[in-house]
Amino acid sequence: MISTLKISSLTKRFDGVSALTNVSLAVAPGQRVALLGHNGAGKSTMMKIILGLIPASSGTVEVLGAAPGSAVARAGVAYLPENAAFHPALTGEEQLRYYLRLRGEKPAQALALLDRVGLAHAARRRIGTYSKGMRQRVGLAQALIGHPKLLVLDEPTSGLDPVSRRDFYALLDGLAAEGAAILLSSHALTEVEARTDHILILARGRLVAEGTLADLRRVASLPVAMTVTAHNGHASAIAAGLPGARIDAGGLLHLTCAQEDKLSTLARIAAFGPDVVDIDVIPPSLEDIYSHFSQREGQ
Ligand SMILES: Nc1ncnc2c1ncn2[C@@H]1O[C@H](COP(=O)(O)OP(=O)(O)OP(=O)(O)O)[C@@H](O)[C@H]1O
Repeated sequence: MISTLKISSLTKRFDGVSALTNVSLAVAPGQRVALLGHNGAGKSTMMKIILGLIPASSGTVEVLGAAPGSAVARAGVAYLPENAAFHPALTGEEQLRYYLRLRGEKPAQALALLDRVGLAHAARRRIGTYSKGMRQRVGLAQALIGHPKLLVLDEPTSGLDPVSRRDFYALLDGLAAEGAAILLSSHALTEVEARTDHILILARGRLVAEGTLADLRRVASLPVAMTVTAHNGHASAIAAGLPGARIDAGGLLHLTCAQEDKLSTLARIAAFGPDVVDIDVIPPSLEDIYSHFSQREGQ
């Protein structure tokens, strides 16, 4: 399959500062990719190069098989900055009609686009009266003009309330199902964990981890946590049989084991038979995995 985005050995230096070093990756149609990294890791720099706003120092970037910033790439790529700014005196509908005209599309699509992002009810209100989440939705509606094949979204959900975030990701899911590739940066790891297919971790301009959450879990090989609920009065006996187990104030047992010991540990717990009421297995979260890879790079 042809990649929507292909980056090979990308390096970017700003007088003495290495913002990106030897980064290679590919994004396929329909893929939802999260770009993670500390402040200054190089996320915005990568996005600016993909958009054709700044040149690479070396390496190659292909957007829809074309050079970033070329007519083909510009026609197929949409960008949503973290804080999309609009003229406060325009209504949502006027704003979208203006951008539709600029992109050679029919202005009459404005209301349908606003409806798609849940803003039809406010289409005729001035943007100056919109909340931050509503402005973010105007930005997304604007990004949807012309059915882009690649959406580049810079921290798109920062400042949105939980329901707006959920709606926002549901909309992205729909776009991905239609074949659009999505590259989004975020510091909200819990939502990224649930709503993206592929994760990229940048640290000091280097791509230090890449893959699905399951891939990253395997590579990081972090311990798995378990909690065991024992029948009244049996917690101490069970804890004594499980090395490293501790009992909390509520009587719940906590223990950790290496990934490869997960099944044997479960078998040992199950051997306590009816003395065990319940077991919860808690795999490492994306936050744990992200800390692991970032700390390894001294961040
Ligand atoms: N125009 C520039 N001139 C000089 N250095 C720059 C320029 N733009 C970015 N940098 C540097 O490149 C590095 C990467 O910055 P970048 O903005 O890409 O990080 P980021 O991951 O987007 O961070 P954040 O999460 O804070 O937005 C930083 O060290 C930054 O200071």
